[in-house]
Amino acid sequence: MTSIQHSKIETEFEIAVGRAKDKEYPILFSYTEILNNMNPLSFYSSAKQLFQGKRFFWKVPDDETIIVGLGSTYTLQTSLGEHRFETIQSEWNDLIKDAHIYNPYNVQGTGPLIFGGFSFDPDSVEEPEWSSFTNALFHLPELMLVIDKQSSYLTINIRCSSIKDKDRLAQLLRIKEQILSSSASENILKVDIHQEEEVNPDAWKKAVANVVRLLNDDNEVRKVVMARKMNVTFNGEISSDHVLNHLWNEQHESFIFALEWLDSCFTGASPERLVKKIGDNILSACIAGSIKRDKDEKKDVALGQALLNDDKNRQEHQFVVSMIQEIMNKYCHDLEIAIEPTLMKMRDIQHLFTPVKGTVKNKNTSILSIAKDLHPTPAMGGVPTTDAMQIIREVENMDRGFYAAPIGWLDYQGNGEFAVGIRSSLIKGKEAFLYAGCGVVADSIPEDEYFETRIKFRPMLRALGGKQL
Ligand SMILES: C=C(O[C@H]1C=CC=C(C(=O)O)[C@@H]1O)C(=O)O
Ligand SMILES: [Mg+2]
Repeated sequence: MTSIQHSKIETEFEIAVGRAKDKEYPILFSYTEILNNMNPLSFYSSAKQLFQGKRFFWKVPDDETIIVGLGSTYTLQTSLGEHRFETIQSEWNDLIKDAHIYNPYNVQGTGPLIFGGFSFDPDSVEEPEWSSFTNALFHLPELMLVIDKQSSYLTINIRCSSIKDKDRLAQLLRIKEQILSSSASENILKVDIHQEEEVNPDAWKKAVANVVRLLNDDNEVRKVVMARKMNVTFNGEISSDHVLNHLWNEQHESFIFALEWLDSCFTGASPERLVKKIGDNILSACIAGSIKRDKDEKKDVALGQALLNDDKNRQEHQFVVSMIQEIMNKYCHDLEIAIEPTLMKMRDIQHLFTPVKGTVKNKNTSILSIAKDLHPTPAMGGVPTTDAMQIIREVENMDRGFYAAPIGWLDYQGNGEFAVGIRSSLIKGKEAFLYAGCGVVADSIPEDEYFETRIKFRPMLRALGGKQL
């Protein structure tokens, strides 16, 4: 069954209008139906002219959940720094409180859901490329596709205050029919790279050397994650559709995300889950400590073993485990954390990986509270967090924007998942800004850290058609 029974949706819509009239303010109407198979990339691209600037894409490593949103019925955002997580949560609660939701499927992600992210550090310098992004930005899409374990669902969200809003409903239903019947994604113009530039690599290495000295002199600060940037320019406008197609084909083991906002799109392929909450179950992951890969299997295994036995990388990793364990113990009982890390092998890099699992003590715990407390983990910030953040502000002298911060979704039933926005870039017009960072500890060697960040640029560079570093 691929089409909504219009009479059913109209009946439900009229109930919503009635509620809005009673309340004397607009409310959210949300309607979910099951679909036949739909290609998520086609869904993202098929109504590009109508929705460009307000789209999102999300895919988890095992393909179990794919979520694609078009348009923004409500855009939740805040320029507040400190209370951005709470602000988004309370705006979301307000929207859901009065909503009329028709969703007969008990499937995570279906029904009303917001997708978006947060800035890494509200107190950092501001650079022009991030000027349109605030400190938190979430879309409640007008049309949303959710693919969960092979089944597909379509949700329509409309703000409704009177029967006049039926026009928008009719319009969205027409657009939906067009999207579902157009199998081919529209022609995506291929653009070529004009120039790619690592921003001040020598200055960055010197900054790493300074931080290493500081870590050796100061017995308070133990770890600082330092990031750097690449600027890539193209001979035409680069589209997120094109980049997502590449990431889809090239980064199967990653969380693939795209968050479009006006003329920009923050996109990437991150290996790292921050937190997932489905019902009472919580998952998190400690991922820190890295080594390159090798095409030769034996050499690759040897590299992995070397990483597992390397004191510097184990230390980098352990800081993350200790912090995540402390936070998760606050929220969960039955916490399970592996005693020893294993290897997580991505296409370009291998990491030390310790999975974390638990059950929430309090059913009403919001995933955003957990994300707030976890951010930034010592895989993105450092130890102790406050000192590390101050050092990052001083030595990086760069606006990370949404890089290295939580990006993901939460639904109206409290389910959700956030990854950290690494292996990522901001694309804007004819430009892309790529970000990569590394955990600097007392034993770090600046040249090695530089090399590690070069590897971490590769997933995005490849997706953009760049020369591999
Ligand atoms: C900050 C990044 O990576 C983090 C995640 C995994 C391993 C890391 C490392 O070994 O340094 C970093 O902490 C990045 O990719 O930009
Ligand atoms: Mg590292």
